[in-house]
Amino acid sequence: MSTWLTFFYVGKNEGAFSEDARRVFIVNLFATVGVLFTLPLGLSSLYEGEVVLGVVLIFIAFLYSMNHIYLRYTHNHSVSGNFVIYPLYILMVYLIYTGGVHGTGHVWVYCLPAVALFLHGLKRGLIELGFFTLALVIVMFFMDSHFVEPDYHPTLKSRILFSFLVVIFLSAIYEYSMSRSNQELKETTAKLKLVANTDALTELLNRRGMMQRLEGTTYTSYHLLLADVDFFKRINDEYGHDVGDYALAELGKIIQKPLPKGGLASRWGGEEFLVAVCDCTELDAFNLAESIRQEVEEHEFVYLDQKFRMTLSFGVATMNEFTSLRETITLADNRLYSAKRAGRNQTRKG
Ligand SMILES: Nc1nc2c(ncn2[C@@H]2O[C@H](COP(=O)(O)OP(=O)(O)OP(=O)(O)O)[C@@H](O)[C@H]2O)c(=O)[nH]1
Repeated sequence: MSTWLTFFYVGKNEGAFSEDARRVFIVNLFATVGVLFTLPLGLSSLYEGEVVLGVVLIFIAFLYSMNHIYLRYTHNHSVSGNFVIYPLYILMVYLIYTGGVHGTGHVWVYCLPAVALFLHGLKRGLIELGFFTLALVIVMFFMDSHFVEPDYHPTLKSRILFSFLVVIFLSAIYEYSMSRSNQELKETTAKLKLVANTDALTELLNRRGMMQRLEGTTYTSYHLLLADVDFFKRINDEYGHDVGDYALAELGKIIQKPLPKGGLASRWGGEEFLVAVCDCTELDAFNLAESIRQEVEEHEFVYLDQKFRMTLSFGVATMNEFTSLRETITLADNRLYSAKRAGRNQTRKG
């Protein structure tokens, strides 16, 4: 990442495409642009003898610089956003009232809607802009602001007000369409993640989903139950592939049903299922495998006019601080195949 990007992400670049990182980036960008404008304008105001305006602008530049430091240490973009927008509202009212440098203060007011709507969203942003517009009307029409000076044409005030309202309207439409498309993007991403991690036939986690969950778990100890359907090829050969598919989907439901809280079930491969349970002893895990095995053994599978039975073999292994995930899977696999060799329809543990 280039240096200037790192500066705006304030080190929060690990998830550069996350909403948080994007907000940190933009708040920091607003603050930096703020410094780049207020500091030179403040210095030039001081130079031209506009002491109060100069001090105000330099103070805001200082505030925005501090904001960058605050953001760098906390990454709290919402508090930081307030530090950007509220001084900006006050500065704008001040500029409208005093006229700023040579009476040009009002030209800066048009940057407010975009910043307010981005930082505080459509609803809160519009409410705040409503209050600001009210302040604008009071300052321009009911106070002795610089607009009383004869240099201004009387229509200027109403033109400023209407053009400001138009900018609010256009910025609100833009913000609305942006937030809609962001929302849709988030929903689509969530759906895609779900599809990528789910087995379409059984609706259990697929291998990738299971690995992600196991690798991301905070538990240091859990038990793996690896199950394989006995002689599944015969089901396909005898009743056809559709019946085989139905049987796998049914098995998924039977396996999922008795899982304790926090338990995970996945379709690990063709006719293999991997279950993970935690917060229990190895004996509990063994008993769970046995109860699923018996449930399957007693279950009659019915598909149209076909009726048949199936059995499962299980290998159970425990993952703890001495074994890695991969080693535990291999261990469960070895035990599963020793259950197969011993005659199938049984559970093996260590
Ligand atoms: N219908 C269906 N069959 C599948 C699916 N995935 C794998 N299979 C079948 O599962 C069968 C697995 O056969 P094998 O590995 O020989 O094992 P088995 O017949 O179950 O015998 P053992 O495991 O030794 O007890 C193969 O016939 C695969 O075609 C699937 O998604 N649907």
